[in-house]
Amino acid sequence: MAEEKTWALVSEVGGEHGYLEELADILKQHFRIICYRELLEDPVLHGPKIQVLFMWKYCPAAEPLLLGLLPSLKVVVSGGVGIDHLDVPFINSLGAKVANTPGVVSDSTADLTMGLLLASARKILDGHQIAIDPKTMHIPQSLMGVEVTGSTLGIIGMGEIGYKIAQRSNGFEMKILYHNRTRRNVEDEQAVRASYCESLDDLLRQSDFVVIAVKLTSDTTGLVGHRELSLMKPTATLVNISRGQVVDQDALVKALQSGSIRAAALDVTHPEPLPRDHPLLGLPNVLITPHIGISTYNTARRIVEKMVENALAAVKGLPVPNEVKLQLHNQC
Ligand SMILES: O=C(O)[C@H](O)CO
Repeated sequence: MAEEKTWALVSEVGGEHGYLEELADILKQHFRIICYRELLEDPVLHGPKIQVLFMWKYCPAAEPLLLGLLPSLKVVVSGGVGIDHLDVPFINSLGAKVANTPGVVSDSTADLTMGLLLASARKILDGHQIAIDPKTMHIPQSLMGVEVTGSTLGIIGMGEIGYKIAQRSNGFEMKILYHNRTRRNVEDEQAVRASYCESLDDLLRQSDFVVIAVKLTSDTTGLVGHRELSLMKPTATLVNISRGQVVDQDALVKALQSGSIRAAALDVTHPEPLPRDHPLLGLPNVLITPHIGISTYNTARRIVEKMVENALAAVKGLPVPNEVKLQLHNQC
């Protein structure tokens, strides 16, 4: 008789808000997948069979859910790099490991960062609106943008994603400054022509574009607030691809309204999505995307493959390649 596959609970598979069916098939090759709805049909019978919980960031691993997966739960594997939605010490205290999928998300997130930066600098979305409006006869003054080529880019958080942003910015001949808890080695810096700014304030004062690429931790929550925004040039643009909580949004609204900075391009907000009446949604100098940094087919596939790799290792009692132990680094 064929051995029964390991049971895994998936935060969402398929459906309107779920993961793509073809990716679910990768999981199903290795696991007996059940989703929340099925679990809830008989939590007492199903819960204790589950060894793996596959998560995506929108689905917090609530305490009662996790407790219902005992005693079998071996690992919680989160797709993506951010693990701010997970209580790692609590999960560890249940005897389960936590893993994420860093590395595979960096290219698509860095690509989107450049997209946001360029779209905001060159008012691409405003241009699109005008181009498709039959009443428009000419290019208005309001479509004048700021030059990206040769400008100064300040990257806050020079982890893998920050570094890939720097690589891409070389193509735009940008002067690159970065601020990080630990300085990169000289070879890394030279390879992307990036200069270390020990002082975040100096980076903010000098940059035409400030990109936030830090992880959300207690140290980075509210990292960019009123004081930091007031140090930026009035012609500068803030780009955030990390987490909404890194920026004080009320201070950001004020800075954008008063013109103390030129614009903001945000792939992340707090909360997500913003309430429909949130002032950020009504500002002409804000571009918002709904947290799509990792949303490409290639990246999604690679994430799921990494999730499987981590889960199989945990189930077999082998070292888990991307086990999250403690958040030692801030950058993403
Ligand atoms: O953390 C990540 O990888 C992305 O932001 C998706 O959550």
